[in-house]
Amino acid sequence: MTSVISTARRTIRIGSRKSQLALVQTRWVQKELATTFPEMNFEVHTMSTQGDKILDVALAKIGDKGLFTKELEVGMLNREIDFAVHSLKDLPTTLPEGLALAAITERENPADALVVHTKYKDKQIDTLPEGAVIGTSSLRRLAQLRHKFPHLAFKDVRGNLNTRLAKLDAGEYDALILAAAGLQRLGMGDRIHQILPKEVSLHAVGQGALGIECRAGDQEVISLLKAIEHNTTRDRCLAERAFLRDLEGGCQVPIGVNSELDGDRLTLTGIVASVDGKKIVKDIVTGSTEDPESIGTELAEKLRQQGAQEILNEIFAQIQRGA
Ligand SMILES: NCc1[nH]cc(CCC(=O)O)c1CC(=O)O
Repeated sequence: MTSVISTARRTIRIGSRKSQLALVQTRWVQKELATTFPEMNFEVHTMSTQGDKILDVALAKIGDKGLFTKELEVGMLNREIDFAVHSLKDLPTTLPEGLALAAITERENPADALVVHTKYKDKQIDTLPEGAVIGTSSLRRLAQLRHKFPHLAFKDVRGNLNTRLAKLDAGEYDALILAAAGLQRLGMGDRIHQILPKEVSLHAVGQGALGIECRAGDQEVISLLKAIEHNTTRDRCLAERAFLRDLEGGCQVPIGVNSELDGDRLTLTGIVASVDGKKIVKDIVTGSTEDPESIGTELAEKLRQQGAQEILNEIFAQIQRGA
């Protein structure tokens, strides 16, 4: 038997969105893999997604699952790229046939952050004055903040992080609510004025973590990606995603979570809120990390018994009416 020893390094193609945050995240994954597997080549290929093209429409009104992922998924199925790096919270909980969530990497702080205009530098979320204009494009943040602080005013904000911060600094808003993780990854952690406590805002499912998706049968790529997975982040995020999947919510519905690990015990808190912040159901389930998804499913069931489905159905009906 002769064996062929190839000296050519296999090249793995990584797909990424073009946004600054997406590229920072993808380069981080590329570097982790290149360090772990120095004999291999990892190349980044960028693609625009639908979500990158329609920047002027309120995201909540589009409500389309897969807005930031679809083009990358087509690229994987066509073999133009081998895997894609996503902000996990933008990755739908059900993936297309033939694709799999191969790995979840270590999470940044998953919480929401308050960023304020300099004139409110001595204020916190609970001391901002009546009528202060808060910029957010997320129904989840809107619903929870309206519930706690009905005296504040809320206004949609879109565009990339720099655009949003420029609008804040120009006085169009008094404060913004943004993911702490996005600010940190882009080196703008100093703009975080307050990390919102979980009593004020439960974060989005998967917030702060990266999800890496690849072809379901590609064992070689899957084993590379497993090497950079972060197990406790994965356990928490699988519980969170099972909760969201069970309630059939995308990233554009007012569903929030918090997950905490104590040894092999995982505690998941979940909330479903109406957009006006008037109806809220919230509960907690603790279980073993041996089956994190069952914790999410159990929590979804508990919230459904308390009326979560009725709240969500009303929101889906509003979105369909174009409200
Ligand atoms: N949907 C937009 C989006 N997708 C990922 C992040 C930030 C990073 C993260 O949550 O992992 C953001 C911005 C935001 O919510 O402020």
